[in-house]
Formats: sequence, C-alpha cells, structure tokens
Amino acid sequence: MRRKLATGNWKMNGSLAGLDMLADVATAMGSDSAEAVICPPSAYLMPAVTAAQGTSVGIGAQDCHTESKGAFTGDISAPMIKDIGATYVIVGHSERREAHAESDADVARKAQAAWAADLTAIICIGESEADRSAGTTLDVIAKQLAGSLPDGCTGDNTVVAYEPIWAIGTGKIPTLDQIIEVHDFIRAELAKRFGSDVTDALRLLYGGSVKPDNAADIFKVENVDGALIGGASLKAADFVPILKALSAA
Ligand SMILES: O=C(CO)COP(=O)(O)O
Repeated sequence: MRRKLATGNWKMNGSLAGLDMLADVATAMGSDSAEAVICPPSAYLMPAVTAAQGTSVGIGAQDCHTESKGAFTGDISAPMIKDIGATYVIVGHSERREAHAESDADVARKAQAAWAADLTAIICIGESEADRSAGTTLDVIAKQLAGSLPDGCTGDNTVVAYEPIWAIGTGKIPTLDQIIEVHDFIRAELAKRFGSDVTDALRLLYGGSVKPDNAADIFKVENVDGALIGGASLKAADFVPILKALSAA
C-alpha cells in the first residue's frame, strides 16, 4: 500500500516567519494518514528542520549537487541535506532543467547522490505546452523517465512527480483524463523497467496549480498518490485543505 504524500515546494518564496505554518500543518494533520513534506529554500532548511522536530511533518530540499563536496560555490550537497536532518530532495524540477540547463543525465546523477546520502529523491518530469500541442507528451515522458531515473529505483528511495510545465503557476490544470493517461503510462513504463514489486510501491505525484478547490478531484485518480504543490504550500490555510483532501481520498 502506497502512503499518500503531499509535498510543498516553496521555490524561492517564504520567510523565516513563514515557517510558522509547519506547526499549523502538524496540528491540523492529527492522525491523518497522508504524509506531509515541506521543501523550503536552502536558507531555511535548518530552521525548518528545527521547527518540524517532534512533529510528523517532513522537510526536504529543492535541489542538490551531483557531488558530495567540493569547489561548487552556491551549491549544497545531498550529505549536507541529510546532515541537518532533512529526508527528501526534489531533483529535476522543470524550473531547474530550464534555468540551469539540467539534462536528464544530470537529474539521474542528482538522484544517485540523494540515494547515496540516504535521502528520498523526488524526481520531476513533465512536458511543455509545445510537446502537448504536438501530441508528443508520452514520448517526452518516456524519454525523461528513461534518462532521469537511475537503475535501482525503489519505493523508498524515489518518488516520481509529473508536472506538466504549462500547468505550473498558471492556474491551468490538465483534464482528469489527461492526468489519468499520463499517470497510467508512467506506472506502466516503470513496471516494464523495474518490475511490478518496485512499481507498486513507488509513489506518483501530480504537480501544477493544485489548489484546495481542485485537489479532491485530482486525488480521485487511481495512479495519483499525492501532489507536489507550489504556491498553495506557502500557507497552512491552503496546504492543510489539500492534505485533508488527500487523506480522505
Ligand atoms: O512547480 C510546482 C511544484 O513543484 C507547482 O507549482 P504551482 O502549484 O504553484 O503551480
């Protein structure tokens, strides 16, 4: 049985004071079944871990370097993320693929770095609007899966997040049929490569304009095991209803 997962990606947003939402999320969660993870900017990782201590809210980073240490000004490594007590790291977000020219191979190396540090990698994939219009969505997804997921994926070390680029921060979300098609396809591709035991344990998140008012419908989709949430993860007032919808799904 896959445990549902709501992950908040703050991107380059939030503040030290904004970490107060962690306590609100923890309180609201109660004994809810879904897991909650917040990924703040690296400047707030350590205070986030401290704020979440003793609660069931997990903390993750938004990126890591492929190397564990060295002369890489401005970067942070997977062992550092582990060292401060975070447990997840997002790799291959489309904003990093685009703004930092990260290739599938780079993303795979980051996932391996995460695993080596005993972190769970949330590996992001997703098509552009041009891909969708050209009818090549599934080809793009297949290529990203093949290139960005290293051999050795398990349900413990990896979460796959499908984020159509055109749905990120736009308020546009795919139809449920489109989400079903891509998530079913991802599950089938994973099964071909990793076998059904691994695939049955691997969580697939949907990301892109998930909000309190559309979350319940998205979470009804069988192969959606949770969400990667941007804007609506900054405040407990938005994040908690999404988490509740997930627990109820
Ligand atoms: O990119 C996202 C999460 O990683 C989605 O962002 P939004 O929820 O703001 O659309």
